[in-house]
Amino acid sequence: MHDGSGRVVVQNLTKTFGQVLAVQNLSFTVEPGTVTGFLGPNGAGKTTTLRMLLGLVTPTAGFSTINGQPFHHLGNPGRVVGAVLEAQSFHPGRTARNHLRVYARAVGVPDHRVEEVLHLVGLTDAAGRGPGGFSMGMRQRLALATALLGDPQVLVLDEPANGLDPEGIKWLRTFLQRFARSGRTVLVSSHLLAEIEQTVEQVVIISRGQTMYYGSLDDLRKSQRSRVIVTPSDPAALLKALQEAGYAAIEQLPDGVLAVWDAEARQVGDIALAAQVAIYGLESRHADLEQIFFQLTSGQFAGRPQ
Ligand SMILES: Nc1ncnc2c1ncn2[C@@H]1O[C@H](COP(=O)(O)OP(=O)(O)OP(=O)(O)O)[C@@H](O)[C@H]1O
Repeated sequence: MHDGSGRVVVQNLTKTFGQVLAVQNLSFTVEPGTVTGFLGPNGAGKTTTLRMLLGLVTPTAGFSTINGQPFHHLGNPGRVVGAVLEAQSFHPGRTARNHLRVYARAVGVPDHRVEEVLHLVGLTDAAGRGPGGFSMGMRQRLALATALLGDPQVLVLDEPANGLDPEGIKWLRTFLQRFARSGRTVLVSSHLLAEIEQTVEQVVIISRGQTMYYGSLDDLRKSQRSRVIVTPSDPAALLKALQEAGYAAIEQLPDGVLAVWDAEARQVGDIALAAQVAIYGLESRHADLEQIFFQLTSGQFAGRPQ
């Protein structure tokens, strides 16, 4: 029996391929009702982790469960978890509809489910054609339709935004958010935070097979300190006024510029006005998420993500 929760648990998962330590003691939980991003640069170990979760690769150590059970104990896994991994291939001689019918039989769902999933992914009009002539986005939709056949509680997608145009990404975002809002679990991997930033609420960030951050995207944003860069007419006077107002972390930069940590531009402007110091420049700086992602994974990167 599985617990039906839709929860995905990864516990101390480790995988080595010969000398390569692909995944190292990775632990995280994916809760139902949210879209969770699984982020890391190329080669960080995302695909290996997902393949272990789906029973396609045997872990060297640790374990993972879906609905409280290892994948191989799920009975009819297609009814519990739908997955779209990279490089999907389709039989060249089959139409999209026939491809889905073959898989529907394997999962044990009736043919009318094929029409439902075609409708869900917006492929009804193209269902009589072979996927050979499909665009990348249409192939992604067909792969997603295949994963949805068993009406699974958990959806696992490896780099689903690859090859999608902006409209396709927007469609996928809405689809995944709606799917999660119905109480299901969505785990979606990407090597680009910007690509899934607007889709996910929770993130697991890995680098070199290890967890670097695991929690909500909002908390990650809030964990970053903000600062105000100000160019005053009289740096010494403004520095004194800011210190008297309780701002302790102030850096004196070249050319009389001050960097005031943990402050808002408006507060600094008001203090300058009260101290009768003119302001020639005032700018708030928050670390953007892409920078945070880069810092967390910079041990692995040779350069910035594109
Ligand atoms: N079958 C394999 N044999 C040997 N090494 C492997 C194998 N599969 C993965 N690796 C290695 O394990 C590491 C992690 O690879 P993995 O594909 O899991 O990373 P990833 O985060 O999914 O990367 P990408 O974003 O490029 O898909 C890499 O160093 C990779 O070369």
